[in-house]
Amino acid sequence: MGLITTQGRQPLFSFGVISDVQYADIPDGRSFLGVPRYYRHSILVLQRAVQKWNNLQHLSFAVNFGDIVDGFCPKDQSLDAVKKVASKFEEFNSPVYHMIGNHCLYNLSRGNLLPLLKIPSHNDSAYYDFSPIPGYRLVVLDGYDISAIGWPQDHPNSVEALRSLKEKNPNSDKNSPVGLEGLERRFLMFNGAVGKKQLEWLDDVLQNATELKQRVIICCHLPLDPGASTSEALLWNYDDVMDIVHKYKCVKVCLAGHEHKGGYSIDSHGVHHRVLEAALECPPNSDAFGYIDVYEDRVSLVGFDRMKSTDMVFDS
Ligand SMILES: Nc1ccn([C@@H]2O[C@H](COP(=O)(O)O)[C@@H](O)[C@H]2O)c(=O)n1
Ligand SMILES: O=P(O)(O)OC[C@H](O)CO
Repeated sequence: MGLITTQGRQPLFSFGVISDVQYADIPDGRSFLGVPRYYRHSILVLQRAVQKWNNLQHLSFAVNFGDIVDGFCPKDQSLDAVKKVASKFEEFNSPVYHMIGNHCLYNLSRGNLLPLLKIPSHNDSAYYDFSPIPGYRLVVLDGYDISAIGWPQDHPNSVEALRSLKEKNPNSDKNSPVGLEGLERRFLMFNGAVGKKQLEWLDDVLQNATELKQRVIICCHLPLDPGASTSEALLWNYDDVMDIVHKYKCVKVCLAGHEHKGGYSIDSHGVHHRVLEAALECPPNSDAFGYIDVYEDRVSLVGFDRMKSTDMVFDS
């Protein structure tokens, strides 16, 4: 008899999840808003996640939702810190699919980062998809495609991002949302956008998934729904991405990181949005990681400790 889970039946496949490890060999600190951050402990959370995933024995892969090393990591230690976290992930007995976050890009260039994390790439972009079983597809978006961080200053993607920030955020500190109202507060330098070419690629992938009768799970460092996140953490053009998603019925769940306290919503089209709680904000000896059991009619996140469990049942 195969694995029976909390649903009382065998999942089609299962995978591990963790987000925002933001490791650095520096003393504990706080976010801008005063939330404690445990930079040295976070790698122990990852270590316990990998141990748990290996012990479970039924996970086909794991997904890391980005920000593996913190921006406060001393720059002369960035490469070693990224290698240290990457090698912890490699202790997992199955593949790990990574995505990049703003803190990764504060530390290393895309050219260094993407090969280290084995992220499938063309022209230093970091979006890709894969199909763990014929009936499902995972789509990993690059939320820092159009971004003022991570590209050389004269790169067209950086120029476009700086133009948007100048237009949308009048503050001299482009990370400051002061004076911005409601959803406009997402136009911060530590966020970014999905560019035109990536949007076209996403449309093609979703059309193909629809033809193949596949269900799709989208993964992005930046959240895609205001119901699951503060405005300050959203992808700049989350609305463009969701307009494409809503053209089709194949996308069932969008998963993200970045908003460290986590969140959950179901949008107007019945798509589930789950933002994962950060490993970085776990006080010593507490955890935030989990695994996801995927079924035909639902996706069940089994969370440990600070990562809440969420059963996401599809409309159709
Ligand atoms: N409400 C906020 C949040 C952030 N900032 C600026 O962003 C920087 C990074 O923020 P963290 O959450 O990672 O600490 C922070 O240093 C501020 O410059 C802000 O201005 N207002
Ligand atoms: O991961 P950080 O440090 O960029 O923080 C992101 C904030 O939580 C977004 O509101």
